Amino acid sequence: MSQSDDEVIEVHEIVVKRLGPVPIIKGDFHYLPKKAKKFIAKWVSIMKPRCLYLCDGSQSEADEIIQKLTERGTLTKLPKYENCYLCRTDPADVARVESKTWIVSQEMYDTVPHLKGGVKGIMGQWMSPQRMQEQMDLRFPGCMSGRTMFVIPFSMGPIGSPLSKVAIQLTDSNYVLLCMRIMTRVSHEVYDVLGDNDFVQCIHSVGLPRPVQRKTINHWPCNPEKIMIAHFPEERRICSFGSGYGGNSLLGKKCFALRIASVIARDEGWLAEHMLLMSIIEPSGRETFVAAAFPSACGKTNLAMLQPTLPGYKTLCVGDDIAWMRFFEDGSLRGINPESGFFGVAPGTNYETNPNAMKTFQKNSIFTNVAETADGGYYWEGMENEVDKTIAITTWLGQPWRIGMPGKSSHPNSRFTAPAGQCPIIHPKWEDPNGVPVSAIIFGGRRPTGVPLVFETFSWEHGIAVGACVKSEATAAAEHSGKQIMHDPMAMRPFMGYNFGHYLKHWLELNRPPHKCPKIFHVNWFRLDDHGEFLWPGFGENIRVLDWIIRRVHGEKDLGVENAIGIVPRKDKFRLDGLKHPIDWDHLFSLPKNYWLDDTTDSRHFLEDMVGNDVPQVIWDELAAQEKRITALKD
Ligand SMILES: Nc1nc2c(ncn2[C@@H]2O[C@H](COP(=O)(O)OP(=O)(O)OP(=O)(O)O)[C@@H](O)[C@H]2O)c(=O)[nH]1
Ligand SMILES: O=C([O-])CC(=O)C(=O)O
Ligand SMILES: [Mn+2]
Repeated sequence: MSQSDDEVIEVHEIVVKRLGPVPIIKGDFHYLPKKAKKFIAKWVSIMKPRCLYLCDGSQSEADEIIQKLTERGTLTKLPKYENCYLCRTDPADVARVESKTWIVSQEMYDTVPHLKGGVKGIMGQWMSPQRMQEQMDLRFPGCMSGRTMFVIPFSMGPIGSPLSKVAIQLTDSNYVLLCMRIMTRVSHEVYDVLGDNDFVQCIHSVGLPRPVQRKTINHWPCNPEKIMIAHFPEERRICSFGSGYGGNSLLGKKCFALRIASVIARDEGWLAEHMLLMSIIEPSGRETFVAAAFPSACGKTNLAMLQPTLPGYKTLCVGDDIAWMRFFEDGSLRGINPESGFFGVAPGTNYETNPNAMKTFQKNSIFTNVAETADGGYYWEGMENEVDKTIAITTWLGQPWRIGMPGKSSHPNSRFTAPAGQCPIIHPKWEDPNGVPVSAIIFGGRRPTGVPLVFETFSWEHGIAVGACVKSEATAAAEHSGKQIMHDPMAMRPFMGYNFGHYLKHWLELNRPPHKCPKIFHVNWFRLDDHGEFLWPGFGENIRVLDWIIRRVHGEKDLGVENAIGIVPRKDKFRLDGLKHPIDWDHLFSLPKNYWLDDTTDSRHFLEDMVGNDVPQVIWDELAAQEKRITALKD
């Protein structure tokens, strides 16, 4: 570090003045880099915690916090497994709150596109720095009163990798500290990487200073009425208030790795995306990596941990939610998983659908808002065949319950938090500082009607247009409800850090020498038959779709046929052998003309209304060409 002695003394004085009488109950402040000290001191003076706890990522730290939280009742030990805990939140704090999530920038159109007059935008919410300051002033001063402030140094991506970024999170939530330790790399070494450089500043408070003004439920302090998740991309800062729920409080995840990182990525020429990363190894031994973007609760974790049903195939997981990708000098696109854990949807996960996830969270994991069995295990919808059917269960709301009774045992957005390294199929290179080479990009969503199982787009530009038109049935990952089909372009709608039109332009501009742009595909596991049953068995059988995709990537001839929306598989070139039940291929791949005419019109209106003049012309051209192809379809 290149601090002169004078500077050190000066910083120390500021810090001492600002910290005032706040005791440091763990860690040595003196060894922190200057900018870290200033940052901490500033927020101590605003939030006024009772004491400071400098985290180092050690095991003893985790043991201490877990002991405290189990004594207090925030965590319940699940003795059926090793070092696993159940957490029930306040039932008012269970999902991301998109309506209270803001991006703050000087210039509005840096953040949101030019909307058509009178429409309410859904591609991010903007607030001016002045107004946000007023909102912050109503919340943050004194908000940690009577609480401990944890200082968490963390790295997104392997510590020291050129693709990684470091940050510091301040929080008054023990639960957040425990989950951050799983989801990110928390370590004192982050300070060495940091040196005198800037870092992403993450400030989080549950927003309930002591003495509390609101009754705490389940020993879960929060302040739902005042939730506010503010992002300042220009300052590389995040201020989150009022919620302890993962997507709102584990700031390394959506807030940093997507919203702030997408802005950094634009500035530095790379991509921060809501994508899983995985590899497929064919019986020949050939390995191919793919990235896939599906909206929240649409199957990323399941695909990333796929257990192939086709003999001789193997898949390995690099990441299940976020990918940071960059073109290297040789033209290849390489990606890392910036996270170090999985924050996965629990309901629907079982040894049939996702055995690898089940094996991952048998130890050192936290389960949030799931149910508990009388023998000290977890339980959720989808586990009916994996526990004794008569066992007594306590629901996520603390009510006695048994399988077969009305109501649900677990919240639909209940989650497991588990270390990625424990996944039995984690890729040996998942922490490779240079990432893995990405040969295909796959978009998808939950589309009950009209959309075929898989198609390949005609070009990078067409693929981006298809990505911009991604839609999906609403899920429980945010506050939306019902079965409405929502636009979720590039699966990034809730996670955009800047103007979506500029984002599309950024993607389009990546198609330049020496970049070798991967092929882009679209998949849909969720098409329904006339009785409302899935037409495609999904899960492990999705290997058949991946198999077709990678053979296309490697240029195998005559695998597909062109139609109006892309290239679909030839039935005789698609592995259908050995499927347990016959499938209705014609329905699975049909392109109902009226459906697609409506769909294209709907997509066009969406882009006109929500992105307006910011939509690059190339995207309009792609849509127009697609409309023409669909119009030419036979009725
Ligand atoms: N029918 C069907 N359902 C699936 C398939 N894959 C996943 N699901 C279900 O979709 C839900 C969400 O799956 P996840 O894999 O957790 O989704 P995700 O995209 O990782 O979700 P986030 O963590 O919110 O980003 C679960 O209930 C799964 O059981 C599939 O191939 N077919
Ligand atoms: O961020 C969250 O709360 C969970 C998640 O992965 C998503 O919603 O995509
Ligand atoms: Mn996600």
